[in-house]
Amino acid sequence: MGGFPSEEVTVEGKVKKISFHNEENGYTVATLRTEQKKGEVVAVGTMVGLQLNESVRVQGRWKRHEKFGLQLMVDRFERVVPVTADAILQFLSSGAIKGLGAKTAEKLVQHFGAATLQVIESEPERLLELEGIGQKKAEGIAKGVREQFGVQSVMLYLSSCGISARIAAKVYKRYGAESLDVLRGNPYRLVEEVHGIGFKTADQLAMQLGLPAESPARLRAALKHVLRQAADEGHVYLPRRELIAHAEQLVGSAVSQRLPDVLLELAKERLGGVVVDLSSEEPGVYLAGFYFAEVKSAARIRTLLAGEEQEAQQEKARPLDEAMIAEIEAEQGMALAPLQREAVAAVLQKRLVIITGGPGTGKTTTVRAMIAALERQGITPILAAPTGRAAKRMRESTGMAAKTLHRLLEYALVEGEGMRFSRDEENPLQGEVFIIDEASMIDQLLFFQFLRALPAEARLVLCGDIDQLPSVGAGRVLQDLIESERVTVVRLQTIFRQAEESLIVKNAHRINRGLLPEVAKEGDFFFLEEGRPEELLALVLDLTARRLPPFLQADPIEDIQVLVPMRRGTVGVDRLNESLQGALNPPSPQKAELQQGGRVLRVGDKVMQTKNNYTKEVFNGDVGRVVALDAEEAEEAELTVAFQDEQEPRLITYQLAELEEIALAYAVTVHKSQGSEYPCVILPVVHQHRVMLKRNLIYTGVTRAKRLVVLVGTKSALSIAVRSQDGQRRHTRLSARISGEEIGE
Ligand SMILES: Nc1ncnc2c1ncn2[C@@H]1O[C@H](COP(=O)(O)OP(=O)(O)OP(=O)(O)O)[C@@H](O)[C@H]1O
Repeated sequence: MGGFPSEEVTVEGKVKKISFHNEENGYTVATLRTEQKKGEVVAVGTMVGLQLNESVRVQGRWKRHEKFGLQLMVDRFERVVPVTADAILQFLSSGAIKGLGAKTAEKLVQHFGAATLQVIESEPERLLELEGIGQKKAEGIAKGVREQFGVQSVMLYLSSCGISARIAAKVYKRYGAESLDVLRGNPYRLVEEVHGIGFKTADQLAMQLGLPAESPARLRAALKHVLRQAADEGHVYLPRRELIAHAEQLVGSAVSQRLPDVLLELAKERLGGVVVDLSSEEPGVYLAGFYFAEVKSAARIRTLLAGEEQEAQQEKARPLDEAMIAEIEAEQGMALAPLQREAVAAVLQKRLVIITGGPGTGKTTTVRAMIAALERQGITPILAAPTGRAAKRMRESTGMAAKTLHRLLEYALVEGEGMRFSRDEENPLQGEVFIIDEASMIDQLLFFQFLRALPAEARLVLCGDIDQLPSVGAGRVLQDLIESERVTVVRLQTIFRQAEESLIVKNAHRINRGLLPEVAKEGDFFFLEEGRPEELLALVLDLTARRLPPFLQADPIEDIQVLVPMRRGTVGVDRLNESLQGALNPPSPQKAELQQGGRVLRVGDKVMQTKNNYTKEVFNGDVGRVVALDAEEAEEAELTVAFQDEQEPRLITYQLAELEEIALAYAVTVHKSQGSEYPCVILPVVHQHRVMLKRNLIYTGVTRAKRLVVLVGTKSALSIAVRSQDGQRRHTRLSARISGEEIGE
């Protein structure tokens, strides 16, 4: 190749041949038949979604290639809107529009002729004039056509910056026709506004656009990115020094000396979204939402505690009535242990009570006794839990209504505002006493939402097990409340005899003390040694599909849950699911199936919802079975899952695009299993899981099982796990704010 780059030229033509196309980056070599020169042009460059036979306009510069001769190096390409009926037909039937096949295309063009595209774009309701096209289909076609023409310039631009088509599509979805303006203005906006775009991607875009490395927009974005990442790891704030150090790694040391100033500016701005808390020696930097949630939660807790003190002084608190306790004990058929009595007394005397304890220490029994005591005073407590599964278990163990916290707080779509909690200080909850189970799963933001909606005079009981994995969201609310030393805490520690007969319970407590579990030849807790990944995989399959079901008289899909420390690897969730699906629900002509993104979903599969969907009312962690799949037209596939609610299964239908919300659930991560219980748990623990091998992870996994635990793996991996405490302490200041060391606003 040689010579100076020539001037930019524009060539219009029809794609005759695509000699090379890289799916990843859109790099394409294509031959165009041109009108202008009545000849052929070889165009080379990024042309995402180029289709054979379509008409395109390309802009670029000529370059002579030593071997291939003269080529047009493409800077820009766009689709030429087809104008003749023939061209339109060709375009529509090319497969470029999702859900539109050749037959329908023909029908459309026959009816609307050269105006077809115009009609589709601006008067899609007219498509209903044609037989066989319903409302849904008409909308789908219109959407597809609009997308083809609008999205292409954004796609082109982003792909030339090395951004994947999937992310480009998200950008387009968010900003539509303004996408390019947004990108050129401040690409860092995408980090906050488009899910899936992180600082690195936006930074890459910004560098391509020639934004300077020291631009304040860049440094701000880096700081906020670090804070958001920290929140994903559970921290409510970061010490300033730590924040600056992490941000420096992102922006490079050449410009990092400006970070402290930029942080200061950010904190000064009303809408900067960052708060620097100076109440402690090392300043703590918060994303504003977390700061207010923490400070206001602490204030609310202090008010509760002040109320408690006042009541105590006025001797308003109701004393424990011995006769009533005797009645309750008779009803439950057991004498309450001293700590359990203490808990029952506390709920009558205090405004805030925490009950913690491991499995079998009598938490549920205590809650039941509390409810009985309250009911005798004419109070019906409100019950709730952070997950659907936990709420369901609460209903089962108390025989009373229990909702998820989100449900209780009426989290829903509010016109023009998006998803929000309808219950707050202006529209508080109704009730005198609130009892929340699985409180270790409540994160700081949710806790605040709950506290702000809690009526001023209410009493609150939080029940949970602080040794389990901490909340998925940022914070360590339950521990912080306990550590503040201001709140009444009843620590249940004795394992009741009935529970102690179970090795599951006994071993859970051993693991929690850093000891290896005891195993016996019979009982409800087994350990099978196997350290080789492939063999281990085979062993898990054999246990699930063949050995355990007759032993347990259980259904392999419904009653056995494989829990895994991590997603990836031979003994990771993904691989296990694929194998378990093959063994437990193999392909069959009777069962419809669907291929999607490297996985298969089949009628009969056990699946899990992986995020909260408030419109469908299915929540992260809900598990169900695929009961129907209509996949005749791949693009319009619909899949129905039956979620077992109470007695009745609830049927939820997913469109193709929504399927990313569900995952196979023969195996799930221990993290996802929090708040759930299963008859039988199989838990692989091997060195490959090393990064995840922590005591609280094994403890949480084991305590999910009601009837049987089978650990499979190596003793040495297990012993690493039980000996490693989760060393990283989450950064929060809730406890200090409650105890009054730091007050804040
Ligand atoms: N005061 C008591 N006297 C005798 N047995 C008791 C007492 N309290 C609880 N138990 C028994 O101990 C076992 C465990 O109690 P419970 O289910 O209340 O514990 P838990 O902490 O809720 O356990 P898990 O977290 O495993 O559900 C049950 O069989 C229960 O009947």
